[in-house]
Amino acid sequence: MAILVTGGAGYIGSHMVLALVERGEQVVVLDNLSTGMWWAVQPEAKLVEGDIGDEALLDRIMAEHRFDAVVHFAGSIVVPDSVRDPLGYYLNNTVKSRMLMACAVKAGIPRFIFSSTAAVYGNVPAEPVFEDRPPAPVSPYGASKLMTEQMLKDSHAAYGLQFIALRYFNVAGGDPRGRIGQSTPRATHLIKVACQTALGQRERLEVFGTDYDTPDGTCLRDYIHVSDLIAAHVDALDYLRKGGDSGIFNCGYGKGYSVLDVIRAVERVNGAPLPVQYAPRRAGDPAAIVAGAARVREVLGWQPRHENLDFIVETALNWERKLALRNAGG
Ligand SMILES: NC(=O)c1ccc[n+]([C@@H]2O[C@H](COP(=O)([O-])OP(=O)(O)OC[C@H]3O[C@@H](n4cnc5c(N)ncnc54)[C@H](O)[C@@H]3O)[C@@H](O)[C@H]2O)c1
Ligand SMILES: O=c1ccn([C@@H]2O[C@H](COP(=O)(O)OP(=O)(O)O[C@H]3O[C@H](CO)[C@H](O)[C@H](O)[C@H]3O)[C@@H](O)[C@H]2O)c(=O)[nH]1
Repeated sequence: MAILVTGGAGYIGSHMVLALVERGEQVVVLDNLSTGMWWAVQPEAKLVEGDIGDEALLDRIMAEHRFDAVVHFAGSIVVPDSVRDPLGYYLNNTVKSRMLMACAVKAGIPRFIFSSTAAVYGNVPAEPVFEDRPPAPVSPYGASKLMTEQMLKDSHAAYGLQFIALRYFNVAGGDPRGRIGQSTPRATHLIKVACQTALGQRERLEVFGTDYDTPDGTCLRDYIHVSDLIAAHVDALDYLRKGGDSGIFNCGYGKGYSVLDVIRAVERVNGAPLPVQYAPRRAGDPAAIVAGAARVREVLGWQPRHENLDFIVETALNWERKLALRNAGG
C-alpha cells in the first residue's frame, strides 16, 4: 500500500514525506510546484508534477497505485492574499479539495488526513481554544479550510471515508538534522522572517503592534516545531489504520509566546541583537491564539519532542543558513 501526499514539495508536506520514507512507507507526491520545490522531495518518493484539481490525472495515479491514505497538504496559505483574492482561495483550497476527495472516494481509498488551521476559529479570547469551540473564520483562507472540514465530515457520513483534520497553530522550524526546512522565498511567517533578518537578508524585523492586551503588548502565538506536527500526522495515520474514529484535532503545545519572546529567542540563539522596528498592527491579527492541546495527546497518543522555542529557532536558523548557501549556488 502507498500513501498519496499532496503538496509534498512544500514546507510542511516535505517533512511528512521525509518521515514516511524513513519508516519505509511507499510515497507518491502530487504537487504543482507553485510554491513547492522539487528538490525538497526525498528521492525515495515518486514526485508527480500536477494539480490536485486535475481529475484525469488523479484517476490515473489512483489506478496505478494502491493507496491506503491521502495526506492532503496542497493549498494556498497566505491569509491577506485570501482577502484580496477569495475566489482564487476557494478554488484552490475548497473546490480542488472536493475533486481530490471525490476521486479518493471513487477509487475506494479509505483514509484522508487534512491540513486545517487555527484560522478556522477566527478572533478568540486569550484563553486556549478547544476543538468544540464553534468555528468563526474571519478570512477567506480560514473559511476555505473550514468548508473542506465540512466536506470531510459529510463524506465520512455518506461514504464511510475515514478522516482526521489537524488544525495547525503556528508551524515553525526545520528538520533537526538540517535536511529540509521552510524554503518559500516570500514567506511572511514571524520566525522565518526573524531568521532572515538575523542573517542580514532583511534590514530589520517589523513588530506588528505593541498595544495589544497581552503581557508585553505584542501578539501571543502557539509555535509548534514542524517535526512534532508531522509526528501528529504519523500518529493520525496509525490511528486510522487501527480503525480509530474520524475527528478534528488541534496541533499546538498549548503555550503562547509573544513576538518579543521570539525576538529574544533569535537573539539568544544567534548571539547578536536583532534589528527591529515597531510598526502598527497588521490587519486581521488576533491578539492571542493558543491551542487547547489535550485531545491530540489523549486520543492520538501524540508525544512532542521539541517543545522548546529556542530549539525551534535554532533549527529554523540552521536551515536559513543552508538555504542561503544553496541559493548562492554553494
Ligand atoms: N505554514 C503554516 O503555518 C500553516 C498553518 C496552518 C495550516 N497550514 C496548512 O498546511 C498546508 C501546507 O502548508 P505549507 O506551509 O507547507 O505551505 P507551502 O506553500 O510550502 O506548501 C503547499 C504546497 O502545495 C502545493 N500546491 C498548492 N496548490 C496546489 C495544487 N492546486 N495542486 C498541487 N499542488 C499544489 C505547492 O506547490 C506547495 O508545494 C497548507 O494546506 C496550509 O494551509 C500551514
Ligand atoms: O514580520 C513579522 C511577521 C509576523 N509578525 C507577528 O508575529 C505573529 C505571528 O505571525 P505569523 O505571520 O508568523 O503567523 P500568523 O499567526 O499570522 O498565522 C498563522 O496562523 C494562522 C492561524 O491563526 C494561519 O494558520 C497561518 O497560516 C499561520 O501562518 C503575529 O502577531 C504577527 O503580527 C510580526 O510582528 N512581524
